[in-house]
Amino acid sequence: MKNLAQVVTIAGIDSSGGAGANADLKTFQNQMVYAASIITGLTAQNTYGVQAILPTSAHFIAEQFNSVFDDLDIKAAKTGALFDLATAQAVITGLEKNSVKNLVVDPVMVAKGGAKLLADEAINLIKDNLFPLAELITPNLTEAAVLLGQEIETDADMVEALHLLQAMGATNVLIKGGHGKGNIISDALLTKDGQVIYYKAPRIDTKRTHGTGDTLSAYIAAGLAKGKSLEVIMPTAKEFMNRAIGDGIKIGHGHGPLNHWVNG
Ligand SMILES: Nc1ncnc2c1ncn2[C@@H]1O[C@H](COP(=O)(O)OP(=O)(O)OP(=O)(O)O)[C@@H](O)[C@H]1O
Ligand SMILES: Cc1ncc(CO)c(N)n1
Repeated sequence: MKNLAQVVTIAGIDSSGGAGANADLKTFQNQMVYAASIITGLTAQNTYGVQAILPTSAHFIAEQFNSVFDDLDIKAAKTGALFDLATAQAVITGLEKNSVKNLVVDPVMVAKGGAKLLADEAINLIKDNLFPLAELITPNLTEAAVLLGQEIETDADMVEALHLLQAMGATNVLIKGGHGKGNIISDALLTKDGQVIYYKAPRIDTKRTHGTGDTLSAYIAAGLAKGKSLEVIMPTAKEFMNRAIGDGIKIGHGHGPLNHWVNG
């Protein structure tokens, strides 16, 4: 019998299939890990933006945690959109109760079209109580700036931001550079031993970037579930992202989704 690493995404559903838990599940499948899902909310969404949001109740989040962790042998997890204070608190409680290891926290705040996927009042909660549970947090440049209350423009700003975010309690920090300017995108990782590693790649000229952040953090969670280190996972994660963004599929009329069929 095949023994697959088991992973859970704790994220919202995107009705058009490109982002959130949908992107995570496709990435997990690509990476040959078994995928469970704890759904934090539903979105009526397409490649133009988010039209409506229905967060999951705190009670139903707890039920999903019990169902998954009473049975499965979860080796890694990732969190995506947490929507409101009650949902975020219920997720934190579930993670603590089950001592979830290898947790990747993607502090999703705003969707590409501008819709809010995290209430302002939940930001302090995730900083104080979710980040300390994380093996890795993966804010994009905009999210890092909001979390810190300061702009990130220069390389020095980036390094300072990495250290300030790590001081909030996450073991490792990755700031994603997709929202930056210029033809080269630079992601920066601060490891637990204080090393800063840059991952630079040419910006692919496309508007089909719906679900890039979700896909990257799911790929990393899959690698952690297989027992790999971040230093080993990251270069292959970036190659996967380049293929999944570069080898486009024609879906929708706005910011289209990635190609999760490319080689892992
Ligand atoms: N046009 C692009 N070309 C190449 N790589 C890209 C492009 N856009 C994003 N990436 C890469 O995709 C990953 C996700 O980065 P990004 O900054 O877009 O995250 P995000 O804003 O969280 O995504 P999302 O929009 O899904 O929330 C990073 O590794 C980034 O470098
Ligand atoms: C449900 C959901 N989660 C995350 C994102 C960010 O990509 C999104 N657009 N929708």
